[in-house]
Amino acid sequence: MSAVKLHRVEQGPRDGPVVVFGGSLGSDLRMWEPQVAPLVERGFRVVRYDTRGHGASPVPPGPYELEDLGADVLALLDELGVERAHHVGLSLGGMTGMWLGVHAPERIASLVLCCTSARLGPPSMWADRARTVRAEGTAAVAEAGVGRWLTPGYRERHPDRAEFLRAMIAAVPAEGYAACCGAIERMDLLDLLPKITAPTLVIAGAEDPATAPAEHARPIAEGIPGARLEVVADAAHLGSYERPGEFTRLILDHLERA
Ligand SMILES: O=C(O)CC1=CCC(=O)O1
Repeated sequence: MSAVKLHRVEQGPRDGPVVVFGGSLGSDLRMWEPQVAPLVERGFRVVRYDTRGHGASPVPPGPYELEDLGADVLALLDELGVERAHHVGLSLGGMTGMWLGVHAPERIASLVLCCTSARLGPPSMWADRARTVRAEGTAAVAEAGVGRWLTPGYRERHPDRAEFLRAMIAAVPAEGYAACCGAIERMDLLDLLPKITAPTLVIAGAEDPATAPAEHARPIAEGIPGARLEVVADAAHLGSYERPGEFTRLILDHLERA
């Protein structure tokens, strides 16, 4: 499949180092709002995009593969005239980042891989979820999604933010969400990780029920030469949103050293 033109929002100085942000299944680029101002203040050109099938990006009919998502980001860089960029991705965005690190190393200055996995099974779970979404819409999986994204304590303290995120998931086009489930179902990057040469920071949420640190973040950090792992306390799957101070500090520190 050919690349699609991703919806994106750019902020920060045109001549700053470019940082591209890719989000989770079920999200749109608003999930990165807490990170924008701190990075722009430090002189970075921040580019947030909606994954194909999500937000305001095109929704081509499935199936999608991870290489389609990676090719979309490369087309975005080409369109912006950007030779090399840092890539910060969470979950599906992190999988796309790993794909880029393996297949387009010359375009990737560094990687930040948040709350993600190099192999996320069981495949039947993704096939079941895609079937549910195609039959009933994304609203049918939105409540459970927020349950994985946020810790129970955060939801109790911030019901308005939990509702904002529930509505974000429910607004994702069903075909886009389901086709991305298929891409995750067939993704297997584990054996390719040693090929990644970009300086890499892996960040996990200690309470993440979807990509638990021991099962998912640790194998990534062990597989990528020189990668560093940080585990953030009191964070579930959407750690960058729930614990923005800690995640942003780690991201900035990595970008400024890379
Ligand atoms: O919704 C989930 O189960 C969590 C998740 C896995 C990949 C992704 O992007 O989100």
